Amino acid sequence: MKTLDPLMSIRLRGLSKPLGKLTLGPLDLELEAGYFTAILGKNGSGKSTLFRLLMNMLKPEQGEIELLGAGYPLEEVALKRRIGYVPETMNWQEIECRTIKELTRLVSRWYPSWDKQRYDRLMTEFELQDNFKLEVLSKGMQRKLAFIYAISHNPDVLLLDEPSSGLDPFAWRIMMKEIGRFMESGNKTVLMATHILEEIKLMADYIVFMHDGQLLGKYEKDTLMDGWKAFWVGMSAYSKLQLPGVVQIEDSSPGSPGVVRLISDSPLETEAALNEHKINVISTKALELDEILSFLIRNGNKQQ
Ligand SMILES: Nc1ncnc2c1ncn2[C@@H]1O[C@H](COP(=O)(O)OP(=O)(O)OP(=O)(O)O)[C@@H](O)[C@H]1O
Repeated sequence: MKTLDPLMSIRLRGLSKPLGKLTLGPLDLELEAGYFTAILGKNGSGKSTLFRLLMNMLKPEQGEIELLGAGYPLEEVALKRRIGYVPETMNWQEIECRTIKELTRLVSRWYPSWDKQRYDRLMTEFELQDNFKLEVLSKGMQRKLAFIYAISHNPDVLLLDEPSSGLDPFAWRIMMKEIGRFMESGNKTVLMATHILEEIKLMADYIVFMHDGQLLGKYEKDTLMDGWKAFWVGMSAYSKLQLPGVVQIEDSSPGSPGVVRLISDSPLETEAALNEHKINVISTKALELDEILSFLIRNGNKQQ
């Protein structure tokens, strides 16, 4: 059981940034300490840009970012020491260190809270060695190392931009387990962008949807997953009715003529109405997160 903590880890107010054709924001978002929030959005929707703004690598045109009750630029060094960040890409060639060992020496000195035991354990679990040359690390090894650096100083906020992209399934499992362990250790906050629905289902307390630079809302995961359902019913039975909650009616597969799929965003109401009209429900299924995102995009749904 999680204890409720009123501390707000991340607070965005009216944050905006023009990006060529796209304008990110204005974004308003509040994330409480102690929770894992996943950001889901199509390519180019603005997720990485949001992370860069949160890390003060990009300056917003308007609006405010508050992290752990502090802000940029005044408290930048103190803040960065409490944040772990895995960027979507890193230019390892630009780093003036030859080996992991040399880079780790630099990174560990910068963080007063560096946890050498955790670093050593993760290096072993991820099968990395200090003498590996940075310039020849594979993509997966680079992700592992970026993750190890982000978490080994025991930050309060972990910002993860597609951290598992390129990882093999073994390394993926280790990373998810480590994030889980990190969350258990107190009032930690994780914000993670990912395209991997399995990760979201496994890890997230909340889901934030992004589309074209806008937030389509922050949702409690289980409530969201329970809030959308597909019902397969006979076409003739359905045809004359307007059922509550139904947002879309689709022809079912060619192999099931006369069967339609009803998409509902209020499954309990839809189910009650189907029962009331004595319509036989052939089967039901919860919607996948990407399907829910498509419907939210279509409806332009905005909710915090
Ligand atoms: N500094 C910049 N100047 C101009 N445009 C930018 C800049 N940074 C990002 N963009 C554009 O903003 C949009 C959002 O990019 P961003 O990388 O934030 O998307 P994303 O949601 O992380 O995408 P993906 O899922 O592919 O990683 C893209 O169209 C990108 O080309």
